[in-house]
Amino acid sequence: MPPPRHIAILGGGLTGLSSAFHLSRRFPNARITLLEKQNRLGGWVRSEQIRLGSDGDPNSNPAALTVEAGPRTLRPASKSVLELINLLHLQSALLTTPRTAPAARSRFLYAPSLQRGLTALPASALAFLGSPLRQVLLPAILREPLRKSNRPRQPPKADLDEDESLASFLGRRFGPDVARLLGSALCHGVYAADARELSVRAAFPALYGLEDRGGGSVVLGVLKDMVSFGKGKGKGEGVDEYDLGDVEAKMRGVAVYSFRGGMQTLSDALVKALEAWPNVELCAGEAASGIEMREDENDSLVVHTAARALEPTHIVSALPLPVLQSILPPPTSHARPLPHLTANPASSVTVLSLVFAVPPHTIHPPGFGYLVPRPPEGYTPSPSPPAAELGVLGTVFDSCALPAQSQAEAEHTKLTVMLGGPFRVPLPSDDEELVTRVLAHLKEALQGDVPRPVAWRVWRHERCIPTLKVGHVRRMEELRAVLMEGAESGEGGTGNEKGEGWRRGAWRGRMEVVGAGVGGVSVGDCVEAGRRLGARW
Ligand SMILES: C=Cc1c2[nH]c(c1C)Cc1[nH]c(c(CCC(=O)O)c1C)Cc1[nH]c(c(C)c1CCC(=O)O)Cc1[nH]c(c(C)c1C=C)C2
Repeated sequence: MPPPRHIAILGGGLTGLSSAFHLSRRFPNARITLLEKQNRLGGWVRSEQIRLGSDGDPNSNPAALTVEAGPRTLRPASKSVLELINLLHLQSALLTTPRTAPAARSRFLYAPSLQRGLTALPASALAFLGSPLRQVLLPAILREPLRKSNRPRQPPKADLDEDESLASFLGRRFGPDVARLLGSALCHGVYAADARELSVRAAFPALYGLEDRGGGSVVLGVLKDMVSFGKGKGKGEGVDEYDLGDVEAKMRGVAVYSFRGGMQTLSDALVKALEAWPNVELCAGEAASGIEMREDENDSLVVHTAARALEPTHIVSALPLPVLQSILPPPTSHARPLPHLTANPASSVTVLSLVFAVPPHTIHPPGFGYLVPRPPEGYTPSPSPPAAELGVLGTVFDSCALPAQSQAEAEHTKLTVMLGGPFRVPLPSDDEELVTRVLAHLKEALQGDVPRPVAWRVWRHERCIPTLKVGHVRRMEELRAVLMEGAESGEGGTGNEKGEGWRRGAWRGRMEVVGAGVGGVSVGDCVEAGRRLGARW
């Protein structure tokens, strides 16, 4: 396949920006056009400054606190992000939290069915013995290795293909209580989704792999990994070399990190670097409205926007999959339809950041925050417990997560309550009312009075995190197979089984589909996806 002369990147979130960055390094002679519907680039990564002190008092000193609409911290395990930090020279902007900090060690559940207030997730054997979770966890962990290997085997072509939901996986190995209490809480904290829908293979591949390594037992898999600690390969290692400079050394002993100015520092730095490259055109506020494949001898690709028609040699879609589906050539075209683009739903999350004019220890215990498991009665609204009524998924103790960035941050408490996902409880559209109801929830969860916040910010994110449903890995393999048909020979085939207009091999690997809905929803997954693009171009 001749190297790309012009690449159109659809979508200007983190995956699109990472794609543009890495492709422009890999193909320095190619023209790159990135199209983004919104007027700003960076997608769900969004940091905002809340100004305090502008309350009419002329002597008060306006101070800013950073709040995050989307992801707020990163873990050093993702080498592709460390590499970006090195290549974009962001070392001096790093804010790090050590593994010994409470945010890294103390986590809580809010499970009123277990006990009132918060339940600490035990961080040591001693804490485990005194924990109310012991009754659920101890027998489950002791019995698990004794259970026969019981992964459901599927025929090779079956839709589920040895996949199952996270709830089914945990239920099968550890019993239903662990699946509900811990599985659903984990699922809320990462995907804001129902653990009974989410694919364990796609969403928690490490967990899925433990069962394989333990010969059918997850606990034995963990023990085996502990024994061979250091001999295994880290994420992405051995596949590629990462240009890490001094960043890896800076991350020793670090649990989580972010940047001065928040997570948006990363996407802003990507934008700045891309703007400086003459071969890259960043078009915020210009959406791709259609993809066409011409019926000429090259099956030429055309990307339409409201203003123009681009004729790229290659396309990268970093759009949500249903959006890509809506702009693909019609089924009457000779471009083979792409399968499975609408298979996954996506969760909507309301994010409420609150700022209190008191130090954190007066409001909450030190720690990461708490997650709310699925209530025993399910997600349907009920008069009690209060969390279920409001659909709270969890709360992050932001003041503990990272070192304070300013005097104002040190003197205030920042926390973020996340609501929605599978609860689907109608929330008040009035922000004041939402805050009042969330304060009532916090009072109950934290078992203490919570003062009125001095500032807050609400984001209502519609369909922001895709739910990778059971069978996702196989479906994505099938999608990739259709896109790659004919790529080896460089020629399109003829005909198709069903007699529609499309031809096999028309795409010939000239379009790649990436993003949170394909290969993983974390910042690291999105950056890595952009990094791996174009390997076969
Ligand atoms: C907008 C809300 C989000 C919820 N999950 C995500 C977002 C953006 C995405 C996400 N959250 C986590 C991961 C795993 C990251 C990893 O490195 O493996 C992903 C992909 C873990 C996580 N969950 C919460 C925090 C603060 C973190 C650390 C990473 C981050 O800052 O996003 C808290 C949390 N997130 C959500 C809920 C409901 C919740 C509750 C306390 C949904």
